[in-house]
Amino acid sequence: MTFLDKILTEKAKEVAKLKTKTIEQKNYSPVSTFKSRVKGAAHMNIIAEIKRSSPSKGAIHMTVDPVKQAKQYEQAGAAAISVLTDEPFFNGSMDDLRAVREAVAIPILCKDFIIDPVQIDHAKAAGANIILLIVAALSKEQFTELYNYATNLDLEVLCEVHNEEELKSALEVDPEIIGINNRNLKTFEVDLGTTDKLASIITKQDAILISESGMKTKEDVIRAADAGANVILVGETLMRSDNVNETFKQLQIPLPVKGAK
Ligand SMILES: O=C(O)c1ccccc1NCC(=O)[C@H](O)[C@H](O)COP(=O)(O)O
Repeated sequence: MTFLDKILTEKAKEVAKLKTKTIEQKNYSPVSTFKSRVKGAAHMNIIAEIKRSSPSKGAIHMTVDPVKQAKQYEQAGAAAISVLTDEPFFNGSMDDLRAVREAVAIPILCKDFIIDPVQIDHAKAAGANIILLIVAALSKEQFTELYNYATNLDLEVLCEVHNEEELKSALEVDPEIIGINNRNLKTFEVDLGTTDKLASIITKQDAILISESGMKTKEDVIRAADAGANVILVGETLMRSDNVNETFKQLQIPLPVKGAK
């Protein structure tokens, strides 16, 4: 059984439980959209992640206070905060997302393996502004249904791909936000060349292009920017950083001006 099979089995159980729960929708203050925050920015935009542990690395920062960490990210200039809400594999929770929502005024990405609209309802109720759809985890029909469901709720959608085939499927919904994940879902190996390769295929001029996973150094970010990414999604490097502000300064490289030679 692959990792993806395992996680999808868990998610199916989770969905069944969520369907029995009442959703409490709180009214949160509106925040600016992720799209408006990143478009035209002069420097690399960062989605900063709250990540206690991961299947590939084990424990990263188990004792993190998500609220404190999120406030540091906001203060350092994050474009958005990604909260891993999966419990069995990442030790996250929807309570983390709720707590972060109360603490910051920037968009929040619910980072989970979404397979059913009920998860989107819960993410929205917890205060998420952006949801993740992983093309590899969904059939074409599911992907389109969930994409439409989320956008109809005024949520932004990060469409995540790992290879050319997934990218072609994602492009069928004309997505505004495309995430290229450099981490192979089967082997967990990180190859920054994935962004180089897939970004070169995307011709949509106004797409927000995110390079996800494995961003550690300024050189990694320069490489992603050269490939065409205007956003990076960073977890482990920020979670292990002793000085979040300093790490942001290193990663927020100036972005090339569009159209300039
Ligand atoms: O991080 C993992 O081990 C992982 C394994 C399998 C599926 C997803 C996984 N991570 C989710 C992510 O996409 C990353 O948390 C995110 O891109 C940040 O990555 P990093 O900066 O390398 O922590």
